[in-house]
Amino acid sequence: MPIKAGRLRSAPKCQPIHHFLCGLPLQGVRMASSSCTFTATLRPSLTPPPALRRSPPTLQSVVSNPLACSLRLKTASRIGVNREKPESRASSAGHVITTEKAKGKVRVLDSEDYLAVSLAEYTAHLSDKFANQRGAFTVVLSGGSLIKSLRKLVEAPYIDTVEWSKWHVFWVDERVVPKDHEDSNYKLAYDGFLSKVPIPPGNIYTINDALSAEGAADDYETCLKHLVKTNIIDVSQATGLPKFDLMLLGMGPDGHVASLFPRHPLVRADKQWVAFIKDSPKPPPERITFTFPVINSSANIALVAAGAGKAKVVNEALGGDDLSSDARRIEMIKAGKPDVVNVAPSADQSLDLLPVEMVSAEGELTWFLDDEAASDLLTCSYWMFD
Ligand SMILES: O=C(O)[C@H](O)[C@@H](O)[C@H](O)[C@H](O)COP(=O)(O)O
Repeated sequence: MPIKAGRLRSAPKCQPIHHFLCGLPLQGVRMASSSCTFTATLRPSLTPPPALRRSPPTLQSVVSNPLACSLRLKTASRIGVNREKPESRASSAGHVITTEKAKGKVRVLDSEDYLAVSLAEYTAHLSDKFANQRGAFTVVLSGGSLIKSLRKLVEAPYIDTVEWSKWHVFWVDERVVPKDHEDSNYKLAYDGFLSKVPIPPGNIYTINDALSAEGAADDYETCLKHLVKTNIIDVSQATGLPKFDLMLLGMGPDGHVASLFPRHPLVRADKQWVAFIKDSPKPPPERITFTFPVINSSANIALVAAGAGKAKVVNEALGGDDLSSDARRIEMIKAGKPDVVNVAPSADQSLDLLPVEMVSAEGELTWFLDDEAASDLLTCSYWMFD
């Protein structure tokens, strides 16, 4: 059963704190005990890095009709991939492949550099849309290589044109370590992204690293409930759960997303918004993570995978190798419930599916793959023209 937004036990109170991160003084506000921590980012004088190109590329399909996924007809249709350097041309850097709804749209880019450009363009577009519509843009980050893939957002034109003041930043999962620890997803994001953009410090919602894993998960959930109540975070009409404007998900080579690992019981969690894990197969073992019902209530999800290490799992999730899981998916969609994809799969289903296969946005799911991550997909030719 979908879980509903609960009532806030007590409204969080904010207290100013000062602490140090990476040897740099940070000024921020820490919320009192049962609340999450709002941490300030430093504002180093921002010297916009030189633009990669004068006019950013627009991703375009190189074929007039979109490509459609065929589960049974495996026609050979390797798509020509343009290998020119990103700097030398402005468009046609990849392909848009449209699959059935649960799998979303797939953008295959010619290189990881193009992937970063396309992801920046997509994120900036959504930022404009939600900043205008709602006056806020709620963005959820992962750890891992995703942060590197956000690097074009800190360059022109986006550094100057994005309404950073409207951004509210969350983590889909976080390791339960101090914020200045090498394993901290906050530190990774701060060093690679947040320290370079002028997002208001109070809009960056980190975990309370003074708490246990249980406490930190509970605390983060309380924080989310407060922000839903105050309309910073939108609510899904279908599930009553927080509806983030954009969730940026990385994916492990084993098919995990957030800290939801294959065959781990947490993939079935549907009672809480934020859960804790103490036996993560990927170190460190103690983490907190959004659960699938929350992830799948998002307005937009970008699933980002780059590099040859992701090729096998990408093919497994999108290529149709595992026809049994595709068949289940289609059955779920045919059940005629538009929000069925937001319901946590049954125990049987969730143990068979890879976590990445369980991702499905209430709004739109878009995959961003570089040529290496998509290499098995393209060579295995599961795609055919409409
Ligand atoms: O805390 C974490 O471990 C991350 O949030 C995790 O879910 C990450 O997104 C994937 O492991 C992909 O990481 P890579 O892109 O580095 O493989």
